[in-house]
Amino acid sequence: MPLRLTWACTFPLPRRTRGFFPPVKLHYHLIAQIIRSLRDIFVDRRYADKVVEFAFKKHPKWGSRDRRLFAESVYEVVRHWRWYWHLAGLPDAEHNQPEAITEERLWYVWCAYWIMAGHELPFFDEVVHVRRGAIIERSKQEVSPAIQASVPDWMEARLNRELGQAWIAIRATLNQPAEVFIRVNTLKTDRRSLKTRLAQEGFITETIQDIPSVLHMKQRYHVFGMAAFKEGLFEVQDASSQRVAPFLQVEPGMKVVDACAGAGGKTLHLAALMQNKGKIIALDVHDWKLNELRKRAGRAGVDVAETRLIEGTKTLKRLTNYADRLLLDVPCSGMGVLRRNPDAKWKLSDAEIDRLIIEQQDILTRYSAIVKPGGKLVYATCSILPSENEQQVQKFLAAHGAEWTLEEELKINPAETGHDGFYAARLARKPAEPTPASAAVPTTEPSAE
Ligand SMILES: C[S@@+](CC[C@H](N)C(=O)[O-])C[C@H]1O[C@@H](n2cnc3c(N)ncnc32)[C@H](O)[C@@H]1O
Repeated sequence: MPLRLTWACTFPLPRRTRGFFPPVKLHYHLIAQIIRSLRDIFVDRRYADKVVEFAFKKHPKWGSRDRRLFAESVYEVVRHWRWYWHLAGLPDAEHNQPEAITEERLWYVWCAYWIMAGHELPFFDEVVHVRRGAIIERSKQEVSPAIQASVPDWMEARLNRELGQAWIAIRATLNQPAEVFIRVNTLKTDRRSLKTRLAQEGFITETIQDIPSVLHMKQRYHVFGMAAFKEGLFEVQDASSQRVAPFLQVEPGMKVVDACAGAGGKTLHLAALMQNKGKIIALDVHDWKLNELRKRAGRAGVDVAETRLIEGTKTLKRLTNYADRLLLDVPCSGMGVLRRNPDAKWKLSDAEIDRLIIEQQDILTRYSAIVKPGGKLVYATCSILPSENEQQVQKFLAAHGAEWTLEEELKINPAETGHDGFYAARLARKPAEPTPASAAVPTTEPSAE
């Protein structure tokens, strides 16, 4: 029977912000939940954000410090998993083999994290064999950059090949905890009013100069619990991501298709930029994501977005030559958002990225027909890999350069901005020749039938 003791110690804060923090009690059940959640992520291969959300729902009585301790511990261990596995004295070759990730080993990995965060180990049965000195000793030994920076070998090789020296700084940035940014919903408020309202409620935010829709949350608040969120005054969205919708150059009254809309982060932003005038058709291959989009649109007061599930080629064919603007926020490796989703490091593979590259080119090629002559599209990813970004655009232009031209590219380097890594390219379709063929361009609304 494991001892269930409560242990007073200080709270682990991210390296950059560590400083004075009042001691909190470390409950056995909280650490046991961290271990169970790590098992869910590494053995059952579940998404870290879903696992954390599930634990919060399971423990509604946790206060904000418990929630913070829990979430930070899970994310820090996931982020530096290979490193802590190594410090725990476990065989590196097994760090990502679900069958080798036993509960006993998960406790050891957590201990490595806890000790490296500057704490004493608690008196729990599971950790009595752990030797603090051995962990500290291992942390001083030289290991490969991939182990030290906690990335898989295949990823280290691919990123070195694709980015060269730039990868070193990006890798370090992507190992930092993500900060929280919100997008002001200009359909309901403006940045100054929201900033003032949040300050009155005790939430401190900062503006960012060149992105007019952003507020930076200065601390980790439970944003989804805020009244202003429930009233639809803002959405949580990284600063880089907020640069994509304006890049499409939409205007009120336009016909816009957001073809990989997901849960609609960018659809809602497009609607705000269009002042809720015109039409946005939001497509996706997953109905549950579109359901979420509809809920969010309701909260945000967005009336111009219509969702359509892509069930086959017909959905796309009906939209041929329809849109003034098309957003292709394609499925990607997510290599630019590892700060937010560090578990992706342990779930991705080289083969999966190669598969995504084929899918992205297919989407770009087939869906570009949705844009009417004279219209524009934006191809976007939250990746930093040239093979998913500029090389895709160049490949498309090599085949379709007679009809399309590249207007502008946006490359957001996380190491330079401190925000997520993003890529976007805006392409313009040649205007129609004044021939009878142009009469084929539909001027009426395409049916959803
Ligand atoms: C990067 S996510 C989109 C995120 C979304 N635009 C946002 O801002 O919240 C890519 C989306 O593409 C969708 N998807 C995958 N394959 C697709 C396809 N063949 N056609 C359209 N959407 C697809 C995925 O379901 C996913 O929701």
